[in-house]
Amino acid sequence: MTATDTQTHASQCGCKGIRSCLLCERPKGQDHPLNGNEAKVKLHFCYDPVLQLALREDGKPSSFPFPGVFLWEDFLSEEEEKALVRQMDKDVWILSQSGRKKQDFGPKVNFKKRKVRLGGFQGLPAISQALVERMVQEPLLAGFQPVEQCNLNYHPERGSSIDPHLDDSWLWGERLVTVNMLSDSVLTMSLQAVQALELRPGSEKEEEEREVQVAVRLPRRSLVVLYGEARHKWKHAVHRRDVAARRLCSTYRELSAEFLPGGSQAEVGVKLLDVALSFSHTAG
Ligand SMILES: O=C(O)CCC(=O)C(=O)O
Ligand SMILES: [Fe+2]
Repeated sequence: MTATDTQTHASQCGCKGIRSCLLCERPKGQDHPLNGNEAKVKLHFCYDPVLQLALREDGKPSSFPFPGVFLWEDFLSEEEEKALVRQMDKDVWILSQSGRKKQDFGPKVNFKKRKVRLGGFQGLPAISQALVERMVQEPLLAGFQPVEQCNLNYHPERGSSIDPHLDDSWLWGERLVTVNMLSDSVLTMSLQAVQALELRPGSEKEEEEREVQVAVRLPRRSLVVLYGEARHKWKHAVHRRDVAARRLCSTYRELSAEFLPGGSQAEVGVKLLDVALSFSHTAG
């Protein structure tokens, strides 16, 4: 591979620092079907949305309650999915970290300095209005007022993924709502075993040092909500191995209490919601 090839590949990705994707790993001969952090020793569980339990995957009889995940299968019809994807692809996809591309409809935020401003934000996409009206019919989402919609575009050719993380909770509120499109995937929740399984310290050293992973199945056209412990205590990730075909998702975020009536930044919150809920963005 020539230097020019290397530059061409590198310029197609948006990775910085420790993040990487297949496009920037390949010229260095470091491309791998798994992400780096998938090598750690794990205890694998699978989330059962009906029982709301995490069930151990290796057949050993073990499970624990897993609150904070709500799954709405077939939230979108096939026609709606087609229309949404068509609209999204009319807008520009911006290169992002770990082989993702994104489109962000929301205020400009500096999380480190805790500053938020409208910037050029003109409102959530018009096509999302009917979806928001539908989601708030679910009692768990009563009163949900999104102030941001972030669309992500994952592709196996780029080795797209998102590393384990917690979403901000200074600006963003309790419920994170994601609509999944184009392919099935898995949201992997992770936490140190000592916390997840409430092991007695010093009881089983090896088990304590392991990480518990709970696989939440995300069917195509479903909606998933993270709240409570699954929002604030467990990290979430989408691993490279779970992106088998192009996947698009839209994450909707509401404001935290600080930006709602009674909060110290309530006035800012009113302005942000006013713009967001005008649903005035039209693609193209
Ligand atoms: O792709 C997903 O479903 C998760 C996205 C996510 O966690 C995020 O944007 O913060
Ligand atoms: Fe997230």
